[in-house]
Amino acid sequence: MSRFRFQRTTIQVEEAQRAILEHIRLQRTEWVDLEDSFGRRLAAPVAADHPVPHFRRSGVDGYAVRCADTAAASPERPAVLEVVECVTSGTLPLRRVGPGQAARIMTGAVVPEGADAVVMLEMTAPAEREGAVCIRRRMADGDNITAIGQETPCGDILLMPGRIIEAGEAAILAAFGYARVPVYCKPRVAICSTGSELLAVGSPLEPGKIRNSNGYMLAAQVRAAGGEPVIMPALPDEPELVEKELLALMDRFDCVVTSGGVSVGDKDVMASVFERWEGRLLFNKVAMRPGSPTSAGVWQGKLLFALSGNPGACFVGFELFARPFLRGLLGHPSPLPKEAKASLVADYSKGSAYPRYVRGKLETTDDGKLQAKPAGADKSSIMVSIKDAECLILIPAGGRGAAAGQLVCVLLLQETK
Ligand SMILES: Nc1nc2c(c(=O)[nH]1)N[C@H]1C(S)=C(S)[C@@H](COP(=O)(O)OP(=O)(O)OC[C@H]3O[C@@H](n4cnc5c(N)ncnc54)[C@H](O)[C@@H]3O)O[C@H]1N2
Ligand code: MOO
Ligand SMILES: [Mg+2]
Repeated sequence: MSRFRFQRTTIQVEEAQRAILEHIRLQRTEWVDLEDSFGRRLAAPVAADHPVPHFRRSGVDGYAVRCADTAAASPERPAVLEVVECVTSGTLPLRRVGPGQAARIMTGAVVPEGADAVVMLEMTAPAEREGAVCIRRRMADGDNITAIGQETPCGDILLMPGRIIEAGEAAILAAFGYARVPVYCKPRVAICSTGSELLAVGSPLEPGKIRNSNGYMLAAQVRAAGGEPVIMPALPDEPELVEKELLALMDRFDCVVTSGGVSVGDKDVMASVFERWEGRLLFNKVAMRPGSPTSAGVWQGKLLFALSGNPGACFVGFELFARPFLRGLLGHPSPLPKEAKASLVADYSKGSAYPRYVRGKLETTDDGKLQAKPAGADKSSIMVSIKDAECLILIPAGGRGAAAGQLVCVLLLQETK
């Protein structure tokens, strides 16, 4: 007889992910200093409100010339031009370059009116005549000049909301004068480990007890996904207490992630909470290994992710469900894990009735092919190999596992744009 008021109905991973993504509501936004915005996600589009460059810019140190004056120039018969001024970066030219004239100019400086090319210094030589320069090659219209708006015309949308701010985005924001940047507020995520066997990290080991490693692993995962984790003290396996605590946390936080107690053990406290509470269960069994008892529910619009206690299953459950949700809150344009195809380096002979998400390492061969290989022992209860996971290798359901050389789907674990 099932202990459950509701029979557990197994749903596919994709179906469970859809159920989660339906509850995404964008976070509130805040303005932060540009230098504090790195790693955050933009909350508004950034459009070019001026062209880049906004003046005709010299790409080299040399001489601004009229290319017609260089039409017959060669190393043997250089064109000799009168130098009318020197334009350094940040200053404006005072003179127009007329026929037979040139202006000394530096990289990044404004090309004077009248000039239509810049000759590299190396292609010039001092002239015998004081105040003149020899141009030793023929120039074409526009050589070494970046036209106004050539990099970006005015009005182009350069960054969309949801974009993570990294080096290139920071450069754009700075160039367009964003001393303060609108970003989505970090979702505050309460992390609550359940289990009467759990000791605080600073406690000495005791017989039959273990330290709470999932809480810290999940906190690191929350932070990598752009959230603000708050690690709560672990809760003992007492359903009333856990339910009371969780509802209080759901009131205060944007979402709550628990670990442990989702299976069918006598003390599996989360299963009892889902039987008793007034929230709505989204799922409590997913066709996946590890983490088939992974559960999730909604209470007053807030999500509760109840992940397995087994560290491997806890890690995978977070990556497949909680991380996409957090990314979604932050406006990520495609919150589900990014997929790639890789060839499996060795046989993975363990078959399973459910698709299996195996911790994997990635390598690129000399001829550019992506290869995936399992990152050490992969049992759900094994914690120490999680550190080596760069991806999750998806081994399709079926009795035989997958053979070396087979092309498999891998889910990439690093944060994406
Ligand atoms: N009779 C059955 N037993 C189990 C089944 C099943 O279908 N029938 N499913 C197995 C599977 S699959 C999984 S996954 C686990 C799920 O376990 P729970 O989510 O109920 O987690 P716990 O029972 O609380 O703990 C499991 C394991 O993980 C350790 N743990 C728990 N919390 C932490 C933590 N914060 N840090 C480190 N380690 C933690 C705990 O001590 C246990 O060893 O159930 C199987 N059983
Ligand atoms: O679903 Mo469990 O994580 O396989 O041990
Ligand atoms: Mg259990």
